[in-house]
Amino acid sequence: MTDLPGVVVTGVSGRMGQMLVREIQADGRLKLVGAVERSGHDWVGRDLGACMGGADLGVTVTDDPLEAFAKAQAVIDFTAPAATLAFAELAAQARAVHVIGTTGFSDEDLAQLKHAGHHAVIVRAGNMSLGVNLLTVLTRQVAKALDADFDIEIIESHHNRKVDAPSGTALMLGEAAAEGRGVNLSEVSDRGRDGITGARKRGDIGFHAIRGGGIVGEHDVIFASPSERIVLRHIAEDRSLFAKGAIKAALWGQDKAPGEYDMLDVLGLPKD
Ligand SMILES: NC(=O)C1=CN([C@@H]2O[C@H](COP(=O)(O)OP(=O)(O)OC[C@H]3O[C@@H](n4cnc5c(N)ncnc54)[C@H](OP(=O)(O)O)[C@@H]3O)[C@@H](O)[C@H]2O)C=CC1
Ligand SMILES: O=C(O)C1=N[C@H](C(=O)O)C[C@H](O)C1
Repeated sequence: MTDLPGVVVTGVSGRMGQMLVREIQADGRLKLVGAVERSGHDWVGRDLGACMGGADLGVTVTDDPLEAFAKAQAVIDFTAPAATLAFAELAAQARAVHVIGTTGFSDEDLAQLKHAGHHAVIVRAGNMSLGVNLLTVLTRQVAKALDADFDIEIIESHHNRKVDAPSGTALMLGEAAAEGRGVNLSEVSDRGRDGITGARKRGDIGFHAIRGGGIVGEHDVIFASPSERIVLRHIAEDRSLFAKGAIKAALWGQDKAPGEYDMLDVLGLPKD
């Protein structure tokens, strides 16, 4: 029997952390060899399965990522930007594929991750689902086919615990629209209007964030002209689709050269 690649899940007590554990167990192509939480968390030192309310899994939750990563071929990380930057260094040292689902990075953070990608395999995406990645391809195509008579607006909706806006997915969709139009997103981005804003500027790409209840994740890309409107929409029904995408990325990355990849690479979807 061949050995399965070992995987560590960081932020294991989180919404995505627990979903990843369940999906890794159900999928069977990776072996869960570690689970990381921050120092002082009450799961640290206890069996992960018991923490999650089930049978023991034989994996003790640790607050020592370096020790955990040393045993792994992959790290799946849906935490917070500062944590992910620290994990990127440690995953590179351990030569483990670092799958990053975390969102909310600053431009400086992204530059640091790009640098880490010189020495390690990183797969990072603001959304790991097939549907959203396909939607980025469609958004780029539609934006390319239409001129700026069509105003582009992106609306995202998420649960009331989400801490960053616009969502990572909304930013992916905005980048795709800007690419299709041949413009730089940072020069046309208009986020969350409020007050006497003046009329909409031709060519801007607008972003709006709704936060409420338990919404898993919904994204609309609207192309509105004076006489017609196209709406591209994705609705995530549950978080398992993000976990499935992350597992696929961890397996895909095993034989890749160092570099920063995304889910278009993993899924074989077109990049232009
Ligand atoms: N790319 C994608 O497809 C998706 C991305 N996401 C993104 O994933 C991230 C997590 O989302 P979600 O699971 O809902 O959030 P949660 O807050 O439920 O989980 C995050 C977990 O990370 C832990 N954490 C934070 N800092 C550290 C640290 N330094 N060391 C160890 N653990 C740490 C948190 O612990 P504590 O509670 O103690 O802070 C928490 O358990 C977000 O950025 C979200 O936007 C979410 C879904 C899909
Ligand atoms: O925080 C979440 O929940 C989600 N975050 C990602 C994002 O910021 O786009 C992906 C998904 O929409 C859920």
